[in-house]
Amino acid sequence: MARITSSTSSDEDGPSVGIPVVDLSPFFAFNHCKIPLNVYPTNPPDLREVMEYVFSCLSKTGGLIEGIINDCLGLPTGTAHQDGNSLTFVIQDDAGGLEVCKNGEWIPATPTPGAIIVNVGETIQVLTNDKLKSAMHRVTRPKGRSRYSYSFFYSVSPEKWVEPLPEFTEQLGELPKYRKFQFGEYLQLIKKDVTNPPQRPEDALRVAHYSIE
Ligand SMILES: O=C(O)CCC(=O)C(=O)O
Ligand SMILES: [Fe+2]
Repeated sequence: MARITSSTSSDEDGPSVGIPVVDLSPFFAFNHCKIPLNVYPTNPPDLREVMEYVFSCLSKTGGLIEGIINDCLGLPTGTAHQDGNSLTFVIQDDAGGLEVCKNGEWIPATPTPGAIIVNVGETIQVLTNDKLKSAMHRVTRPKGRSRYSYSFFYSVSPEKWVEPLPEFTEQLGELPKYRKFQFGEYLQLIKKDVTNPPQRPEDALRVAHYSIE
C-alpha cells in the first residue's frame, strides 16, 4: 500500500494535492493496482499514471533491498509453495536456485542447458486424487549474482470445475479426497494470500481447503 500524505498544507482541514475535498483526511491511500480497490481522483489527471509508476519502481526497489537484507542475514530469498495450476514449465538460467522438497530435504533442480522443468500443480493433484502430488518448491538466489527464470503456468480455465476423476476414485474403489470446486474460486482464494500473505508460510491457503476429512 502507498499513501500521499499532505504535511505542508496551508489549509489545515484538507489535502494539498488537488484532490476534491469530500474526504477530509490528510492523506490518500492506495493499494497495488492489481487489487481493484483503488478509487483515484480525476484531478490532477495524470495522478493515477504517475502513482502507479512510482508504486512499481518502489516495489522493485523494496524487493531488491529485501533480497540484500536476506542475503546479509543468511535467509533464503524464496518462499516455499506449491503451484495451484495444472502444470508449470520452468526454464531457469545457469544460476540455478530452484529447489524441491523431498522427504523434508531441499533438493536443488540443477540447471541443465535446454531443459524445461515440469512441476505438477495442485489441479492435477486433485484430479488424480493424490496419485500425482504437487511438489513443494522454493527459489533461492545464488550468492553474488542475479538469476533469471521463465515460468509458464498451464491451467484449466477459471469457470471449470475440478474434482477427483472417476478413474482415480470409483474405478479404483477409492473415495474422493477433495470436494468439487471451481478453479476460478480457488484462484481468488490463493491470490488473497499472495497480496496479503499469512505470518507463517505454512498457514497459506492450499488445496487442502477442499479436502474431505
Ligand atoms: O523461478 C523459478 O525457478 C520458479 C518460480 C516458481 O516456482 C513460481 O513462479 O511458481
Ligand atoms: Fe512455483
